[in-house]
Amino acid sequence: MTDASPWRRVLLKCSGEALMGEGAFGIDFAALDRIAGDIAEVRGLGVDVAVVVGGGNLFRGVRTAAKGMDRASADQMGMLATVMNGLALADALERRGAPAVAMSAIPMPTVCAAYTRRDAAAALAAGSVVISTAGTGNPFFTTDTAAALRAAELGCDLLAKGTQVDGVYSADPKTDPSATRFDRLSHDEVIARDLKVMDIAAIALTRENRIPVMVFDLHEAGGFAAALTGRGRSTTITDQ
Ligand SMILES: Nc1ncnc2c1ncn2[C@@H]1O[C@H](COP(=O)(O)OP(=O)(O)O)[C@@H](O)[C@H]1O
Ligand SMILES: O=c1ccn([C@@H]2O[C@H](COP(=O)(O)OP(=O)(O)O)[C@@H](O)[C@H]2O)c(=O)[nH]1
Repeated sequence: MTDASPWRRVLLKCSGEALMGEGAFGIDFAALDRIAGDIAEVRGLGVDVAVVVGGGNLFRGVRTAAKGMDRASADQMGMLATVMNGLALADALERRGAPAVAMSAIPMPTVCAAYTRRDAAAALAAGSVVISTAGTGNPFFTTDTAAALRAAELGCDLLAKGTQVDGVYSADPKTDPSATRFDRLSHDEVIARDLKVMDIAAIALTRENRIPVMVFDLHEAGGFAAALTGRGRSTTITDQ
């Protein structure tokens, strides 16, 4: 618990697509810097921040597998894409004076630290932002599932999913303009209504470990701190 945030340790799922900014592909450095600033702002509130970064701005395994590539190989490429995003995010945080460390679930010792729970927990306790890359290290998973896994093993009291929409809707708001937004709903409701804002494996893991999930729009400057302190628009998935 901190003065302004009810959350003590938060896992931010940072969408890869948010790093594209207004672009159609890759990393937009203004967007990257702005997101780093939003993370540093939350760290400044005294909240421990771990980040799982996506890779959809660079590579999505499932899309490539659909075109005929072997799914496991395509997923490995997707995981490597998340390492690039994580290195960029750690660099952007460090440049603004916020200590950050990128760790990879696929060991690549000449590039960055290998992810271990012990090292990640120690870095968080020392005040660093920990950026967990390469997803779970396994194909056939997503970075949302990696986010749920890291949130559970690092003792986070919230998984904040920063994405392209400002909450969970009755249907995909990008394709159904009549979709309505929920302020709050349970893990079971998300699964029963098949609300595809997060994959079911990730929702099930957070349900099992009693971790609330907050879905908010990562494109809004200051939106992360606003969501955590109850000022911004978001949806909370919780069983409490
Ligand atoms: N019921 C829903 N409520 C909110 N968003 C939804 C829903 N169903 C599908 N979506 C879509 O899910 C997307 C977020 O999921 P995802 O593909 O994991 O994005 P990312 O990993 O880039 O954050 C949103 O951009 C939205 O278009
Ligand atoms: O544990 C994991 C996490 C990710 N991926 C691959 O990495 C890609 C990028 O992750 P994701 O699509 O979840 O990123 P985001 O949607 O957040 O940008 C995925 O499509 C998968 O191909 C994987 O194989 N295992």
